[in-house]
Amino acid sequence: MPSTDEDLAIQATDLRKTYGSEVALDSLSLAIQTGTVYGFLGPNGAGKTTTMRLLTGLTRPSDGTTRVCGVDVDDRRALAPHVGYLPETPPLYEEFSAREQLEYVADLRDIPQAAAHERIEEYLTRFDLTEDADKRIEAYSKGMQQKTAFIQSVLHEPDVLFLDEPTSGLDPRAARTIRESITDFADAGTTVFLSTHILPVVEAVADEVGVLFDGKLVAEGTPAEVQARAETGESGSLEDAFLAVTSEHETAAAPEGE
Ligand SMILES: Nc1ncnc2c1ncn2[C@@H]1O[C@H](COP(=O)(O)OP(=O)(O)OP(=O)(O)O)[C@@H](O)[C@H]1O
Repeated sequence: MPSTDEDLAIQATDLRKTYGSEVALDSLSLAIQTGTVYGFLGPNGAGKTTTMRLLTGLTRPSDGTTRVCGVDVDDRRALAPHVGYLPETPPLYEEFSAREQLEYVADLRDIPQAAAHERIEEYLTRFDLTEDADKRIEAYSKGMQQKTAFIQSVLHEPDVLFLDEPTSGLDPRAARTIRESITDFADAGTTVFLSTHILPVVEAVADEVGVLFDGKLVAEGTPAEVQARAETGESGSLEDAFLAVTSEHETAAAPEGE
């Protein structure tokens, strides 16, 4: 059956964001089906965080529109229950323990107490945090903070989950738990928009990939399609494709004589 707009979890049309004369994002359009894990790749400064902030309504675009689960992202109140966001620098109260932080967020999200308690304990166990759950977050390692932040972004069971470098600072075991969680969420119908530099993470979990370069989407498709598009002529990993696609554009963007 052909897909319709109603099947789209994320629909962005001609998004543009400028900061003064700097164009951070130019004519970005996305149509991401419900249940997709979308890997969003791009070198430093390409505009990935800007895109995530636009798609979650945290930053207003200079131009263009975004709907998430059919809701205009300008309507923050209507959007909130649908969306979970793990930003690059997650908001945590350092004087709280992980358990207090998660109870606080559950309360803000109006999750009934019994359900919140059950989910919090389940996630603390899954992420190996139970033993440290009553210590203050300021005493946590970066990885422990990242795990706490990940849990707080999914506690209300969002329909669409935005993850900015979710495995950054994590040891291999914790990174694997995050990867497995992403796959579990997608299997349950959650749409995951995953921005990362770590290509093996994308290769492991993404159904679709978008490559952003200098504020523009320069390649999009399944990981295999993006690899083929790069025409590296090698058996090519996604990393080869990423490097080929972005360097193609780097060459095109460079002034003559360089
Ligand atoms: N608040 C801001 N004010 C001015 N310029 C900004 C602002 N936020 C982002 N930019 C600029 O927009 C461009 C895109 O930045 P963005 O943080 O979205 O990139 P990114 O792909 O997330 O990078 P990284 O992988 O390094 O985190 C950069 O040139 C950046 O300097």
